[in-house]
Amino acid sequence: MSDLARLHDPIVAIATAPGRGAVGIVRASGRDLRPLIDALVGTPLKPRHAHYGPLRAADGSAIDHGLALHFPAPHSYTGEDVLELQAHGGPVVLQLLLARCLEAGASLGLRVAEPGEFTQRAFLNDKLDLAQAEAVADLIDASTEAAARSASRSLGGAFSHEVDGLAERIVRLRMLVEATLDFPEEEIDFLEKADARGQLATIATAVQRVLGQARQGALLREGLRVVLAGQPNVGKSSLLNALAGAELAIVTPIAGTTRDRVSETIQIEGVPLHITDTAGLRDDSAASDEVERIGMARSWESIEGADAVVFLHDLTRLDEPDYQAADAQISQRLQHVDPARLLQVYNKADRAEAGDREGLFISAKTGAGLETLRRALLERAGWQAAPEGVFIARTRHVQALRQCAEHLALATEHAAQADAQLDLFAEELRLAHQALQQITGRFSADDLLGEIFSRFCIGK
Ligand SMILES: Nc1nc2c(c(=O)[nH]1)N(C=O)[C@@H](CNc1ccc(C(=O)N[C@@H](CCC(=O)O)C(=O)O)cc1)CN2
Ligand SMILES: Nc1nc2c(ncn2[C@@H]2O[C@H](COP(=O)(O)OP(=O)(O)OP(=O)(O)O)[C@@H](O)[C@H]2O)c(=O)[nH]1
Ligand SMILES: [Mg+2]
Repeated sequence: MSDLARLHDPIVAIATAPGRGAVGIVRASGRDLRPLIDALVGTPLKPRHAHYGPLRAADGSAIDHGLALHFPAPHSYTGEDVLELQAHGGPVVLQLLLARCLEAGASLGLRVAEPGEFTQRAFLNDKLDLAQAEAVADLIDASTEAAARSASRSLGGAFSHEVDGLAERIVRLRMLVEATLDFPEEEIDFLEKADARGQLATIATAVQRVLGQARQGALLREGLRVVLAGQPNVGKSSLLNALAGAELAIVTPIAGTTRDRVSETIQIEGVPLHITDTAGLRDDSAASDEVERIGMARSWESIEGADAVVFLHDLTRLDEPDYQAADAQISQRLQHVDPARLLQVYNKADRAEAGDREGLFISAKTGAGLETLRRALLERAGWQAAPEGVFIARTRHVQALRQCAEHLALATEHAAQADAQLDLFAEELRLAHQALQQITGRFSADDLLGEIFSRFCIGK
């Protein structure tokens, strides 16, 4: 999509999920799609009204009977002319329609759309801002109801509205500051007169509030990677199964049952938790074979990439010296894991007493303590909000808000100095403003845009 000319080609794609569906849509967008309508439908279409009839092949025969919809520019999803052919959803029918469109649109330069290209056009034609365009993809990819609802909220502009509100307040302050810069003799009391410091503090507080919301939104979108780790036979696979409510991993009394990672995504309060059960850890020299060694290496790899690590212990074996030594060894290797990411969990509490130990006590067998574990995992992830009112966000947005907050903090520092330099103050405000604009795409590098849209599914 780097080629600018390609931005103006008409495009077409199958807009529904591949495979069999009752109904499927082929959608085209371009400056003027009348030749396409003539060729496939044969009669002019009343704008935004469904028209039922044959969708024709080149020889005039019907490929299918379906609905045709014309959204004349600019009142369409992309802001260009849009034609939708709603046909029966079989993959062959839809491929035939797509091929027919390409044939009929050849003189227009019609080509197959790249992933995200329809939504990219909606962005370029100011139908959506960047955060809303991202929410389109997040809505389609949402894995929980809470994620879908919050993506819908972002698509509706809830997040953009917050960001625009912050930007507007910064702009007003910037205008004041920059006007004063032209009159050096007034600089000194500007900060007092306009209560610039007070305004700045209010804005900084508001940025923190939106940052908190965006963090929750990013958590909803990205979920939390949780790894179950520990010695063989402590009940890791049993715990995965208990959390997932399904027999996903093999459980046996034999130590070393799990040889490779098994992952499953579950949800707690709508937050996706990507849980990985791993091969039991023991001394490399104790490994029975190459398979076990590779399995353990993968366990460690998962631990490195995890947001939270459940270090699982067997409550019935805590007094055994061999067991203690092996646990101590694992603890040693887990030392570089941020303690905030580590949960000490004792399993098989149905068969032994907790004593005065600290940690979480559970039974994968009876389900005791699992609710507390679920809540502990959410807490570890920093989940606070009830999903109502949360809008979806991405790590990218969280980072931009952090940048904004940092520049506001620097501006505050400048303003606090006795001989405050207004130009430095102004510069930090400009950078804070720019960070916010990255979220809505009013100030974004082309490569960032390309990166965002290329991750869409085809036809979006
Ligand atoms: N059949 C179909 N269903 C769909 C879509 C689609 O493209 N086709 N959408 C695709 O994602 C979503 C709906 N999004 C849409 C967004 C704007 C417009 C549109 O025509 N906008 C005009 C008019 C607005 C109005 O009348 O208020 C405009 O913005 O000017 C259409 C669909 C979900 N459902
Ligand atoms: N009593 C009791 N037994 C349990 C509990 N959890 C697991 N077990 C038993 O402990 C044994 C080992 O369980 P697994 O889930 O296979 O243990 P693992 O940690 O996955 O073991 P590896 O895959 O070998 O590393 C099985 O016999 C389970 O039935 C529990 O909470 N209580
Ligand atoms: Mg196992």
